[in-house]
Amino acid sequence: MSLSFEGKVVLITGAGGGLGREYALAFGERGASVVVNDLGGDIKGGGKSSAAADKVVEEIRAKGGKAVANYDSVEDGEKLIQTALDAFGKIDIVVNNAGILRDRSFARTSDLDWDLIHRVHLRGAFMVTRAAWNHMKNQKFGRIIMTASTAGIYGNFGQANYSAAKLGLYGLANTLAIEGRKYNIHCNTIAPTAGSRLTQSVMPPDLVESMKPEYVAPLVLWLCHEQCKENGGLFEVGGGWIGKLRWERSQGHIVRHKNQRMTPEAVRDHWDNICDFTDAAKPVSIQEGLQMVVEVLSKVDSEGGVSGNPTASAASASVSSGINPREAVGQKLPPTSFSFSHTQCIIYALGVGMSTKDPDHLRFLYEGHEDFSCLPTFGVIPSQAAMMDGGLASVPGLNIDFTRVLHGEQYLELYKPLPTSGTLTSQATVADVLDKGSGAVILLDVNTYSGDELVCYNQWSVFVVGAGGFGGKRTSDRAKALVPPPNRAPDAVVTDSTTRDQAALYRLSGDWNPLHIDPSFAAMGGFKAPILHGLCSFGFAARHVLKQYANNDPSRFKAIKVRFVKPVLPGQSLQTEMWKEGNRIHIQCKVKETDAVVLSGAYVDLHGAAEASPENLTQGGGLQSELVFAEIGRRIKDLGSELVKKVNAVFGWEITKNGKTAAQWTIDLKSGTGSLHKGPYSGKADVTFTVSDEDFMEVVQGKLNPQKAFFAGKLKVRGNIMMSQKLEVILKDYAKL
Ligand SMILES: CCCCCCC[C@@H](O)CC(=O)SCCNC(=O)CCNC(=O)[C@H](O)C(C)(C)COP(=O)(O)OP(=O)(O)OC[C@H]1O[C@@H](n2cnc3c(N)ncnc32)[C@H](O)[C@@H]1OP(=O)(O)O
Repeated sequence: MSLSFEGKVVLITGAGGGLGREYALAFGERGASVVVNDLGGDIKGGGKSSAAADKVVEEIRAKGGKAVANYDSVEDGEKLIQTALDAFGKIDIVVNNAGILRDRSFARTSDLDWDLIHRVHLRGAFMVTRAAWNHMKNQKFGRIIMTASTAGIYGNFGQANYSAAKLGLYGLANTLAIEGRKYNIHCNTIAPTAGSRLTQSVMPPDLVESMKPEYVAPLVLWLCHEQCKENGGLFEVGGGWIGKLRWERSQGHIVRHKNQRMTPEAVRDHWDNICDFTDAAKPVSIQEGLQMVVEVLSKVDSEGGVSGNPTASAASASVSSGINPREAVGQKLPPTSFSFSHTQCIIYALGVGMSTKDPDHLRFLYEGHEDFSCLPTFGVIPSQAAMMDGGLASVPGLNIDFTRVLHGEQYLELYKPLPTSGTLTSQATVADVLDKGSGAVILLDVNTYSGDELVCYNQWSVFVVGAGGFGGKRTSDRAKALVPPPNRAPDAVVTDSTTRDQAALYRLSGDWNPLHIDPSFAAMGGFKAPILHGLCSFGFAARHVLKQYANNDPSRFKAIKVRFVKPVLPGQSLQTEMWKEGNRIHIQCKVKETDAVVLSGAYVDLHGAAEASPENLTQGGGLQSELVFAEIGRRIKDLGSELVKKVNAVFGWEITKNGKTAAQWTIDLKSGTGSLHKGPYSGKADVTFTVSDEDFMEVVQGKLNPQKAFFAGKLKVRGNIMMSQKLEVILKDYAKL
């Protein structure tokens, strides 16, 4: 099928002769309506005549084509586009071809030499293209050609002004290619070598003769055709040959160390490494440049914390998005060590939205609080260091484009409550790499230890957008499964606002990904604004559960799993829906403003009643109170219900550990209050039981199972009566009848 331009309107600047004329004739022949622009000046920019453009228009018309002339300077871009609109009603294709020369050796280049060249080439292309831009945007089609030069790409004696303007056009094209992409506007650049008025002064005559413009025009036509997907390309073309150019960047070398000045001597000493193009990268976007710098910064910052050679692992952060799973699976990342104090615990709690506005949050925000604790989901932070600090980049086979990384899923399981300070080490392994079509998923298992003791386990699921389709498997038995919520209305819903600065605050916990703070970086990833860290929403949801179902008691927390389905923007409100099924709390999070589900298939597992028995009591105030109520119910039932009203009883019980009293409790049945007399929280009397008279009677009469009543929220226990060790429970009757 031949390439037709029927129905397309094309403007070619400087089309009175040479390359421009050739393009105009070729487009005209293939059905395009052509605006032939030429000022009719000399090659130095002097003079003005309509003859050149008119002649080409006549040639096109003589062959049955459609063409009109325009004689304006390209600096009057609007007028050129208006000619196209007046004559043909639209503009589809702009070929920026017009140009002049004022060659001088650099020392002799005058202001005028410089300015004229820039005005015609660079400013002219800008004015013409800008005038066409909105028309192209609105019609969702546009093709733009910039004409650069090998003088710009490689330099050429006597052409400082021209070289600078010509390479400037390539820079302009690069950005137009990005901004135009979503409107189907493509912008490509050619560096033609052809015999023309401009080249006859610098080329031997026989070469000028053999480098015919007709050997360039076919490339221009192809790049401007609607079938051509090329965008942002740079091509050298001449004599019937076409080649594409691209950038190459050496792996480079980090020449500074943490807390040390960077010196010119270090640059000198590593010059060979800096300039070594072995395994060079071929970056195609600004993100890739930025990516390297971000990684280097975090690499240098973490020097001393991460084992391994920072230079080597930063260098291996190569930027191709290809993934070879065979090499990566089973690979261990360098172990990392994470030292923290109460400061990190508090910053994290603030990062996931805790506030002194809620008095219950104080225990996570004030190191002087008698129950100061670390939020359980802080357990992701030590393991994060294992991947962030270039660790993931150092795995052979995982050549990840980090600008495309989104957090996919997270599983965290705690084996003991987290300390509020100390040093934890983490060991990460690539558990699997999955091909999800639209992306690749990397599963990372990370064990975190305090000394030899395993504190927690994380499974990170990293979604690399656009890196799928490598032919790998889609599912893995290594992946922690998602669990859908029960099919009923949620048992509880908590709504909470994130702040505009939520991501700025959460970053302080160590995920410095610019995606969460830098608008231009976010835009490069395709987001309108920086998005919230997945683990920030995760932290919000987990603490909602902890408050709703575990009385904010961190030691009740066992595990959490979530999938990040859609991004959240800082400032949006999160709505956590919860379903209680035994000790599993299913959760789903929505953004309130949009009703979009952002966390799905998620749950929190709590330690609690179902796992314990009086003989093996490991966790939970709830459990203890259930046992107590069951016992109270049984005993009062024995007494006979008619006695209940007369009861002015105080029942009590005691927990012993290794034969010694660990805690002693009493409960006043009449007032329905209980208090702690002795034990780890001695003197605080911080426990209150409340139960309505009605429900109490039902328990007493055996109609209401105390455990069910507890879970149905009819028996309420407030306070902190957590025991983490295995305890022996002895109930004692202190009834005074
Ligand atoms: C140093 C490294 C550490 C990095 C850690 C992270 C660093 C952080 O700074 C980064 C972040 O916090 S990013 C913010 C949090 N994450 C997000 O906002 C992502 C939200 N999710 C999405 O946009 C899409 O789900 C999206 C884009 C992920 C997928 O959407 P689609 O491409 O439309 O996929 P879809 O067609 O729905 O499904 C295709 C297959 O992929 C599976 N899938 C979907 N979402 C997934 C997810 N979130 N995680 C894992 N797998 C996911 C689907 O199940 C489907 O596979 P299958 O057919 O086998 O079920």
